[in-house]
Amino acid sequence: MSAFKKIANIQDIEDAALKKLDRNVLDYYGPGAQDNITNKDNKLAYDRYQLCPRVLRDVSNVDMSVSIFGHTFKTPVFVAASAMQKMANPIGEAGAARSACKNGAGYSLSTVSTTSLEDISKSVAPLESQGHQSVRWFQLYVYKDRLKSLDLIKRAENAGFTALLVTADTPYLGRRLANIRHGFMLPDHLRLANFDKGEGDSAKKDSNYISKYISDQIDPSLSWKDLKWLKTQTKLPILVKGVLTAEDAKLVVENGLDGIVVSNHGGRQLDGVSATIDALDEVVQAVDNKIPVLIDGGVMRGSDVFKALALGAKAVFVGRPVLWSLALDGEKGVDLMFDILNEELRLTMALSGVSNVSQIDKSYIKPLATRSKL
Ligand SMILES: Cc1cc2nc3c(=O)[nH]c(=O)nc-3n(C[C@H](O)[C@H](O)[C@H](O)COP(=O)(O)O)c2cc1C
Ligand SMILES: CC(C)CC(=O)C(=O)O
Repeated sequence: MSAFKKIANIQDIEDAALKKLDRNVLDYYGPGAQDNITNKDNKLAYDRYQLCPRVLRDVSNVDMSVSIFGHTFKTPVFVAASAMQKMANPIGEAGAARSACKNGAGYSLSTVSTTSLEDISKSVAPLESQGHQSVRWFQLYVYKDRLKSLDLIKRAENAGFTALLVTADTPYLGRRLANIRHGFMLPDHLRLANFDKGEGDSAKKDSNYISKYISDQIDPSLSWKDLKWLKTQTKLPILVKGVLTAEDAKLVVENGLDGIVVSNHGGRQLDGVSATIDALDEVVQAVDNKIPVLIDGGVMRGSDVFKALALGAKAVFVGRPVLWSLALDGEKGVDLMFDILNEELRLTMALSGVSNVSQIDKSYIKPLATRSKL
């Protein structure tokens, strides 16, 4: 038997990446907070929904495109904002941004990226001049020093970013045990590229660099009034990232904000909260189509994307799969990730009897049936 193994799914990409990355990076990228319960459940929860396909419908053409804020994307699979991607591969965030652009997918960049937001725009410019469209959103951490956040917003606007994702679930960093046990350091040759040299240097003296950085810099007093104020400071739509309940979903709408990402931060913040797919329905019901609801957490397969769309998400972000893909093969690795997820979604749609995303609704899924007794 041949030992040759072709990468066939996102789990294969993850397995390959885990063999390549060192412990400092794996400890940071991989686990959730505390006992990793929510991070694991984000994935497992998708298996608690079954598909309910319809047959004998014309599925000779399947259109996966979705529209959000007036942009049409070719796929509902988007790149999540995750920090410090040059630890996965020297191309870092630019590899994922370029791949998203080629695939007509949404892209989001973290505040704490290792590539500056201006360099991200430069990296996709050659693709844009070939006719590809890049839709870039900026994930904003709100700093105690508000001028620092306002400066980031202005720069994001100038660099062609078209929405802000304000992360609401990180007033403090979750307890990430592997990083506490072994310490974590941003390697010396890398830096937080959206800031002047030296950003985070004082935190670097602490063995738990990120936790110290967040407690030094990020404002734990952030509340709805600050988001209302932020809304007056920019023309860009603001999505609130990290909503898990109907109550907060309603507050997003009442405070005039523009969208929601149902997220538990990949299980990295409060361990023990529900899987995001289990929180999606109540959030979608609460906003009653007034603003778009997106989701992230645990998406590994095209069928997971399909289930999220069936429960009302407009699009789905993938976080760790992008990091593993970058580690595997840089930009080409992320291309492979998109090929796999898009093909799996296309096939799930076709085999479920739907030919475009607007047809996907709750009738195509049901909670896992309990096995009937024989
Ligand atoms: C290594 C890593 C770094 C992250 N950094 C950020 C960040 O800077 N800002 C943010 O809002 N979310 C961040 N996230 C959370 C992601 O945006 C996203 O919510 C999460 O990864 C989705 O779960 P998944 O990894 O299971 O797809 C990070 C996630 C990971 C894994
Ligand atoms: C710098 C960190 C707060 C980035 C982040 O959001 C994370 O590690 O989950």
